[in-house]
Amino acid sequence: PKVYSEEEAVTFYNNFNEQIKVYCNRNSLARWNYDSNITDFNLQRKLEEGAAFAKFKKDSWQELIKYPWKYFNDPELKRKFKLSSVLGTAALSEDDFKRLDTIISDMKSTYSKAKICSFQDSTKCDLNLEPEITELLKVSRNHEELRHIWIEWRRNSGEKVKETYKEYVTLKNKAAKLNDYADNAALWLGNYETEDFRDQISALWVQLKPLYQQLHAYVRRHLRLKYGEEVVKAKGPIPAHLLGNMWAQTWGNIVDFMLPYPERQSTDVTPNMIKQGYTPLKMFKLSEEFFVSLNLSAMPESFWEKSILEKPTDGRDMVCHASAWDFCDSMDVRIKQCTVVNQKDLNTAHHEMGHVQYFLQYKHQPNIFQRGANSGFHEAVGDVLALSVSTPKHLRAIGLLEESASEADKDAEREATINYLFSIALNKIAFLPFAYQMDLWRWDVFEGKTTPENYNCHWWRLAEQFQGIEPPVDRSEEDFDVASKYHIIADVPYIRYFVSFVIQFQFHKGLCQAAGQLENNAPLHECDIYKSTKAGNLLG
Ligand SMILES: C=C(C[SeH])C(=O)N1CCC[C@H]1C(=O)O
Ligand SMILES: [Zn+2]
Repeated sequence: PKVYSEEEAVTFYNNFNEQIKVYCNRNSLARWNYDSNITDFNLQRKLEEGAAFAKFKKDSWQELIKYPWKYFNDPELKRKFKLSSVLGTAALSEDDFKRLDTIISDMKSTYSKAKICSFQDSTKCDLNLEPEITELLKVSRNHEELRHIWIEWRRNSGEKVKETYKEYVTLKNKAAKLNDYADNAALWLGNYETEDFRDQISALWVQLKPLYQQLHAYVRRHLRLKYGEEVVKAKGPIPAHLLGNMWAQTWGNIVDFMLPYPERQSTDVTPNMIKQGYTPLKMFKLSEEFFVSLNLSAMPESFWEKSILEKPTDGRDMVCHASAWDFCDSMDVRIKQCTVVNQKDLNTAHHEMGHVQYFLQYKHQPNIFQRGANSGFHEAVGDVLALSVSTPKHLRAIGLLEESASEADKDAEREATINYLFSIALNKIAFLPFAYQMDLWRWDVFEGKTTPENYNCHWWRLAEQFQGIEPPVDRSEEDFDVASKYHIIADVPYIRYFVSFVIQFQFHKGLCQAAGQLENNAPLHECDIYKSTKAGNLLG
């Protein structure tokens, strides 16, 4: 058979790269249209473009593997071929591919359309996860209302996709095997290109667990003080519905009744955001301005024209879960977020803008290199900026926090700082076990260690072992609680966030050093890299 030379490989690959950009653009547009407006027409268009994209990738792959890329001299050409030789789900037959795309679309549709009835008014049954249910979980301090919401959301989301999910697992593993991986867990872990990746994550958790346990104990005590000893036991797991979040993954929403120094200023700037007339658009403009202050890229005009920055009021069904989009043409980048004016969504806006900044910074790369160094990197960029934005110093600088009168008083300053660090811990430390167990469960499922009849039991065993939480009512295998979380039904891996929540502090420290903010033992928690072009240069 003909041996293809490295020169011919260059020509082949450049042509492939030009073509894949076109298919990728068409596919992204069809996916955007479906996620922004869930209709049968948009589903059919999405399936068609997805099938065309998969067919193109599979046909190109037949050609690509004829090149002896393992023996190429040029490392960049070799890596392009190596990464492109993993076909992913496009390796499936046309029928299987379409079936898998349909299954995931249907699960996303079920999740996005799910509604529950109000606890206060059982005739009001139009509460969506975003914004109504999320807001209720943030503000309600009625543990029976919280239990109602917790149960009803799971009954209308996870439970409905139990059968479909089994077929999803089968098809994902079938695709993985067609790519010479043992199962989809191995394929997903390939993203980190690190042999002992799972051991490294396990070692990180062992390191961080003691801090989590201290936070867990403190929070449990204050929940017991708030809700009483009938509702919250002095020892053991925390009831999952009391932590201010549907999945107990971040606990920042319950900080108000457990601040270490309650008489000190809290750094929840939501009231000031509302008082100052913040809009979703202003939140994203604020984030853009931070990136620009680092000498990084501003958003293209089309970003502001084409993004969806708040939930449309035309009653359409759409995927509200925040996301950032790259349309593969080195121009069109967007965010879709059903933004509410509050501090949590201001952080999420920075998170999503971090994805878009990454898109803009690598837009000149070949398509195959337009991805994070690993997926954790992509998730970390925006959060790094949010760490600076969240500091009392920065919030005061942008007028979202009043100058604290007690500035002069050293003790008051120290106590306010403890409050700030505690609120960061509620969002960043509390999150770690949840992020870990999300893919521990899926790795076990894809590897066949957990079978469908044990799906829910295994999830709750992990939730008790890692998060140290328990359901407010008994659960059975009729329930399917893990699928009440977007990423499970939307086919999005999750260990990326565990990686991100660790490396974002390492990035923050490095950028703070570059910004000269750590001189004379200045504490990391007061660092704000705003306007530091040195930090921006490092980040870019
Ligand atoms: C904001 C996004 C889109 Se990439 C997200 O899914 N995040 C951001 C942090 C954790 C995770 C979640 O919401 O579960
Ligand atoms: Zn993200």
